[in-house]
Amino acid sequence: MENINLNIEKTLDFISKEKLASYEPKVKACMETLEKGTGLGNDFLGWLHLPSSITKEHLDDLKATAQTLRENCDVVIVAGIGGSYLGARAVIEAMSNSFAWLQEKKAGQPTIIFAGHNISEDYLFELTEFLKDKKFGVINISKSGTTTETALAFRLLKKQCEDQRGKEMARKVIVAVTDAKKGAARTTADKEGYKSFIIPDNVGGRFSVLTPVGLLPIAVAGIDIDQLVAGACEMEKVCANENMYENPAALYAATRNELYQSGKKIEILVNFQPKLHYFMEWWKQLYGESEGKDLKGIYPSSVDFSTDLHSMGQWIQQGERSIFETVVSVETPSHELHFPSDEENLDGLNFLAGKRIDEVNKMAELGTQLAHVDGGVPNLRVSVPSLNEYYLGQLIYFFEKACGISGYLLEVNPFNQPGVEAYKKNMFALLNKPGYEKESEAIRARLKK
Ligand SMILES: O=P(O)(O)OC[C@H]1O[C@](O)(CO)[C@@H](O)[C@@H]1O
Repeated sequence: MENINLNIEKTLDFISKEKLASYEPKVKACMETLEKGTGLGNDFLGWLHLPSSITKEHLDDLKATAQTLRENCDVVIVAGIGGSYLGARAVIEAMSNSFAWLQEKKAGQPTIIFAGHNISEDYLFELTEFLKDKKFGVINISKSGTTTETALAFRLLKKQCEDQRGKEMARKVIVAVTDAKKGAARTTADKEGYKSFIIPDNVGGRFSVLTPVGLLPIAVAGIDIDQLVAGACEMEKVCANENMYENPAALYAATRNELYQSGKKIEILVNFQPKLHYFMEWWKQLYGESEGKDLKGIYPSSVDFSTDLHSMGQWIQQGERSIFETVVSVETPSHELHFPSDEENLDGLNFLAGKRIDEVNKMAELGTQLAHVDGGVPNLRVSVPSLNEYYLGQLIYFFEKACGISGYLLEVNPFNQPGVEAYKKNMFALLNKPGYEKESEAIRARLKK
């Protein structure tokens, strides 16, 4: 079977082949550092050989729990934020019918809704109202078990589930995915007797999609997690190759770092398939939290084309030349739709008659690539044979491995995120959280000035 493929040809007008080649020993060293666990953040390398270490028993346990939720719920709320929701959402949206939410419900196929990723009163009000007559369950996902956004949503949902469905049924349809020992989510799960899954200590949130964090919600959505893991396993092998030019993760890491050194400070991840929107959101957290530190790091951004060609296209074509693009291109769509011929041809579109819609999309893609490269935007292309679980698994592992290598090339710790604590500290101080008395005083004095 074919694999996903990286093409960097359209960056070579911007960076030299020689410069790129000089990365080969560095990339090799970074890969060795990852393998030996001798680099920064080496407590968090559990993702590196995760795909190949997933057992059939573990997958069966996840599938059995998913089945319980599917049988007993019309709606399942996945509560989590950041790495505790983006991976699941990325895969579920990529694999679901775009209009599933408008279609009549099939028994045993619950609607998946995400919560715990914002603090919007309107969002939570509207959600709790919607759930009032629904048989719903909750997957509460938090590695720390204390993240405010998620904990707040979970308290509301737990109470509503118990009130509506009774304590006994709630115990059946609430599942926790959290740390083995620490945190409030673990305490609650143990006390209430919820089925729970463990997030390994050595897997950080943004690298956790192939743990129960992602696999359980994905299985509840009826998506094949065996294939997802199989795809990731295949990439684990491919991305172990020491030859940089035969290892897409190594080549991607080297190319983007050289582009960064040459002044391209922003990477735009591009799709031409709206179903990949949340995949890009997952990628942004992966790279943003991993590399944006020590006053360094490529700023990861994303666009959905051709939609955003009509909004951001102008900036990309002619704005500041500090950007490069990485296009995730799906070669073959899952469905076929031909453009009809029209006798009157009032819209002048008969030149497209008989063509597949995807042919038009592909020409938009090619036309955009040429225009943007002409406009000074280097272009990388990751082609994906088709949008299925297997290739999504490949994409996930490819981007994770490249991120580890890339972070080490940049000489940062790609596995911590100390910066995200700053807003939390202020928020807790402003909300008078016990333990933050000093900070509360200081922040109030600052606001009075
Ligand atoms: O799973 P948790 O501990 O709730 O954390 C959710 C997210 O919050 C962060 O810790 C940032 O605060 C992310 O790194 C993480 O993915």
